Amino acid sequence: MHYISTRGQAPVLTFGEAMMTGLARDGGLYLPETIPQMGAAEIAALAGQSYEEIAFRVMRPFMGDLFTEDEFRELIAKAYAGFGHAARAPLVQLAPNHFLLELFHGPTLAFKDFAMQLIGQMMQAALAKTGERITIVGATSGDTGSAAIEAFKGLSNVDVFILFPHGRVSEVQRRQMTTPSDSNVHALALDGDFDDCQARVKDMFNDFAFRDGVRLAGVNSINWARVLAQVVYYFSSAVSLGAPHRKVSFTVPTGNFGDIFAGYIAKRMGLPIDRLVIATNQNDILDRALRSGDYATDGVKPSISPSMDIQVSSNFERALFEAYGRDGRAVAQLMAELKEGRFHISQGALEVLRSHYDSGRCSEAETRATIASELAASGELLCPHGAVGVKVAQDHLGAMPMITLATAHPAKFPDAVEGATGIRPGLPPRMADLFDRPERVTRVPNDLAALQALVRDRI
Ligand SMILES: Cc1ncc(COP(=O)(O)O)c(C=O)c1O
Ligand SMILES: N[C@@H](CCOP(=O)(O)O)C(=O)O
Repeated sequence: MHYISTRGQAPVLTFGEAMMTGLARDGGLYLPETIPQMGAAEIAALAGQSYEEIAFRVMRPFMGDLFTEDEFRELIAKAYAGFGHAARAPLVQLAPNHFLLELFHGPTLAFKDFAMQLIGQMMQAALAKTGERITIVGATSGDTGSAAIEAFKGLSNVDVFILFPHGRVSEVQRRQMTTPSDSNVHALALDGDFDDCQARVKDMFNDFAFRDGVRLAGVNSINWARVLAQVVYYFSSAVSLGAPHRKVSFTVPTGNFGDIFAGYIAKRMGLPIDRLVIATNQNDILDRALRSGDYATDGVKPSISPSMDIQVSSNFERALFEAYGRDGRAVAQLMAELKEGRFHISQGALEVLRSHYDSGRCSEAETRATIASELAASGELLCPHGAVGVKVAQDHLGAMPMITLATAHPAKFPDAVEGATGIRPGLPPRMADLFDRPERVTRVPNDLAALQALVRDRI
């Protein structure tokens, strides 16, 4: 299995190399050269299997010979052992044709744990084979950072630096990143928004002297392994509703486009998915782009679903690569135009995108109203991101079962949930002292040279 860059100019890599490389050296994102297929019989055989077994069968064909089958099974088992629900990703019914996929039972209470716990295991195993030491630098709007810190804290051969936008994550998210006492964890509050954080991380990757000097690695969804691990729960949930004999649709609260792109990969592998619905908050650039063909940034607006406060949606590049017939030169041109704030999607590419994806937007008022109405209707207490998904899904319900992804636990956003319902969701007992633990954080400017100096100094 070979991996190629969306911009067509970077070395072709193996799975293991792509996982440890992060951003491609031409600035693009890695994707498998061909997408492995699962036939109807193989998909049907997933029914009744454990989440871990489904993960093994879905991911294995992408991985080449990085691990033996036994090694990979063991890594999967370790990755999901700490989840607080036996099903790992349970499905609950909201309405006759509407289901919620709860992805918040992992250690940091967000869907990021599904991929981060596993790549934490895989990267450690790969490093143990080579004896290397790496520096992870990640950008977060709140959830990737805490999941990465949880997965890599305390390791002697990894430093983990997380850039988050100062004042723009929830207090629970911030404390999850700033309270671990391990010396290899570095929480950095950047003066800027998430797009600035992500841009500085990509700048570090594009500075080869820095990148090679610190042995930079990425755990954002830049990293293909992150996306791959998220493909699994599309299979587990669809199969539990009757796939491959019954088609399903998914609605995905979307920001950086990694999660919904994992759904696209599941579909390309053969899972019978009808529609993939992009749900955005008031940062609705993806909804506008799909409707008009113009991808035009207009500044990040802080919202009550802060993890989706994103304008430069990293994995949309992977979707464009697919929509442009895997033409790396065309994608590189669009990404060059994006540096000026906008690009136009060709009619042909737009039609390909629309053949897979629908989209919708949820305002702040609608988010609050949905948290309240869903609690009254089904008893489910949604986080604001899940509420964005549920509202947009309700606008797209049809004859086909719809699965909405609940991407975070409501206790990560207690103010927003309490404001909508009067109920303040509590953290699980293992996190009960989160507000008593001392915080450790460095305020940093939105300045590449200063950030690079800090990283060099700390490792
Ligand atoms: C809770 C939550 N919901 C939704 C999203 C959006 O997911 P993606 O960036 O993969 O589109 C994020 C951030 O990634 C998130 O943390
Ligand atoms: N919403 C994310 C933003 C980063 O996304 P990623 O999937 O590329 O890591 C967050 O919570 O940090």
